[in-house]
Amino acid sequence: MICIEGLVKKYGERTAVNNLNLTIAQGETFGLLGPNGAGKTTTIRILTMLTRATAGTVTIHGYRLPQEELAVKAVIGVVPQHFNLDIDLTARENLNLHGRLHHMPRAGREQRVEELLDYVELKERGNDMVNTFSGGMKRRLMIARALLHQPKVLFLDEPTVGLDPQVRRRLWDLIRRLNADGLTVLLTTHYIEEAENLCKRVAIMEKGKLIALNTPGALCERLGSYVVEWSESEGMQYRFFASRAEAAAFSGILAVNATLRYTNLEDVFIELTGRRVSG
Ligand SMILES: Nc1ncnc2c1ncn2[C@@H]1O[C@H](COP(=O)(O)OP(=O)(O)OP(=O)(O)O)[C@@H](O)[C@H]1O
Repeated sequence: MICIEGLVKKYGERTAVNNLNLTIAQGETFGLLGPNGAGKTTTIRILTMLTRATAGTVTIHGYRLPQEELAVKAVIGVVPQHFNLDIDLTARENLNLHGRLHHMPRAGREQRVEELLDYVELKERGNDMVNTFSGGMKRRLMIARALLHQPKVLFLDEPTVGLDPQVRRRLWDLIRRLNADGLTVLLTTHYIEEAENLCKRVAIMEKGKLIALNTPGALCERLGSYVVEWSESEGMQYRFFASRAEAAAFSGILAVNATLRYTNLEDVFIELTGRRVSG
């Protein structure tokens, strides 16, 4: 469980995180969304102790940070946004090196490395250099590396950025499997579809503040479960309705061709932030 209370992070005059309050339950897959500069990465950096908060309290699995740094480090795994594997080593060597750096005893370490290569479906490529790997394979290896010490909470910062849709879906399966195996997963993403598919609840941040927090379904329902969209000279227009009948009635009186569909999380995001997220 992650408890965030009154979290503030200032960089000089700029407030990157502005009084964030959030509780993430054990075993939950939780998504942090927001436009560029909303404060998502800063929040993750605080939770993973890469930077210190200006104010507020955070506990992870009952351990307070930064005071109980070592205990927190033992229960969290971090998969950063940018690839930071050693590309001149094999997959197996990358994992072993990481284990050695974290003082894992050899016997347990080697067994765990094999288990994880298997888990992320890289067993046959274990002896290949990472510089021969595709983006999806590198990301899976980074996830394996973050799992070496058997953390309880996994932080994934933009886990599928730059990957093609098929590879992205394969990673989604892996993230679902992690969650089914009991891990709490906190991810940031620009892909609204990703949050909708993977996350039990999502938080939308803007300018450092939380502007929405709920299940994707409840956020859509609040806006209206049905949307009518049509094109006008100034751009696409949207109207939201609680029922299909109301949406159909409205669509019927429009003088132009319109589409009636279910509201999705991207609609919620645009209504709240006024921005379309680029893929
Ligand atoms: N090291 C830093 N020094 C100064 N300002 C920073 C620093 N890191 C982030 N910021 C500022 O804090 C705000 C939040 O940035 P952050 O990177 O957390 O946003 P984000 O939601 O992760 O954005 P993105 O989607 O672009 O990654 C931005 O205004 C950013 O310019």
